[in-house]
Amino acid sequence: MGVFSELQERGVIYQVSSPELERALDDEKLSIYVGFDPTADSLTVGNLLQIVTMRRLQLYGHRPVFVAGGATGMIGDPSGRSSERNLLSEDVISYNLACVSSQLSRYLDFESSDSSALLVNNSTWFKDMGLLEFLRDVGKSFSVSTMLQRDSVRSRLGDQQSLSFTEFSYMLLQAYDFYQLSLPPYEVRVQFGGSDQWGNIVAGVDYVRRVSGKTVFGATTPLVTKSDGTKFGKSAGNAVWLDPKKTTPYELYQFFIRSEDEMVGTYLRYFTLLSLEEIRELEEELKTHPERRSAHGALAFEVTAFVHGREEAIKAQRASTLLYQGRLDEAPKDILMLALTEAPKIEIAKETLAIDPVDLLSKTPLVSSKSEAARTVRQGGFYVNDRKRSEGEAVTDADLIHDELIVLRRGKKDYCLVRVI
Ligand SMILES: N[C@@H](Cc1ccc(O)cc1)C(=O)O
Repeated sequence: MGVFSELQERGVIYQVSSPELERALDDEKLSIYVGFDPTADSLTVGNLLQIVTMRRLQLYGHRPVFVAGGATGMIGDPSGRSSERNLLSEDVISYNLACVSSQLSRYLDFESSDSSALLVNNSTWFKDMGLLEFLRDVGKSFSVSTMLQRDSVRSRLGDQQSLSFTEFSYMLLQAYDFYQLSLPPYEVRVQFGGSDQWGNIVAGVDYVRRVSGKTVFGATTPLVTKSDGTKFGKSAGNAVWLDPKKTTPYELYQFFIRSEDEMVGTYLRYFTLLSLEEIRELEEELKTHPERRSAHGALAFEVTAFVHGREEAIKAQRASTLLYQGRLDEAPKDILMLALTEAPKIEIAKETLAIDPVDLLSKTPLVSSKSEAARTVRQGGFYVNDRKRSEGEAVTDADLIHDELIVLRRGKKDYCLVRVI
């Protein structure tokens, strides 16, 4: 199967600038670019589809070029945004740029000779360009009436939302990037982006044709959503980051393992390098043995391994499996701590032991009163180190695991970690 058909079967192609793109991708080895603006100090799972798609193209022998938007980040892309952005300070942008660039350089192969990835900052060509030169050489090729028809502009003007001249100009910068990248030494022929980038990408395709007569291509990927069409990539209202200091590998793993059943196949096709055949088998198993959660496990594992490496993925998988099976008492300490990342933690003094189960439970945020604690224990919903603990059976030194920890659980999955000091 050619790479284009594979991308189509995976559902990764939303729009293309020309049907010729298929032949070009199948018959030639091309340089292909995607750009990221340094709007934050880390990329998010929202950027993952672009990154994995680049990796896929690289595996077929194409050369990925990542553009870090040192210049475009100073302006702010209005695409897909309903209101004007606040400008970021230059210090923040250069800090973010360093973070994002170092992240990007981890996901692809930058070493193999032919299809080695490349990372370019678009300040390279903008930093010495003067305003008059820009307006004369670039601006002259753009028709305001065409620009006004782009979705990114129309939606803003239609909503009576303001759109500054600064953001209105963004499209020209991205189009000019495509032109610069089409020249040696890059010789880029294709730009990928999310569906909100369509206007900017087409502006670039048109601009390159106008200035140099060359045909370059653009393609967009669909918006990734949840099954109800709402935004994907938030966990408890927070962004899911690719930086392990902001979202740990375990949290990333948990985010994906909690994917909705209806979406798991789609996410496997989008975000993993598993073959379509393997994915079909996982989808089949999801139907026949949903309780095994194999498809979810594979998705979480593959994404975590892609972003953070296999070792982290294996640890996250072990922790998650032990948590799911209610067997944390058997886990090594680092895995136990990982599995309880999201659980509340309390400390009690060693002298408190032995302690009555109801007294211990009522010290935790798992219950809000002593009577609730008593009821929970009486009804058999209280577990110490994943074993049921009944009324009157005191918690003692003998319950310590790893010398200082006790794992409490209420019901099926509400944990609290106790450190005995
Ligand atoms: N405009 C893109 C980022 C980008 C920047 C420069 C480019 O040349 C291409 C893409 C975004 O906001 O996601």
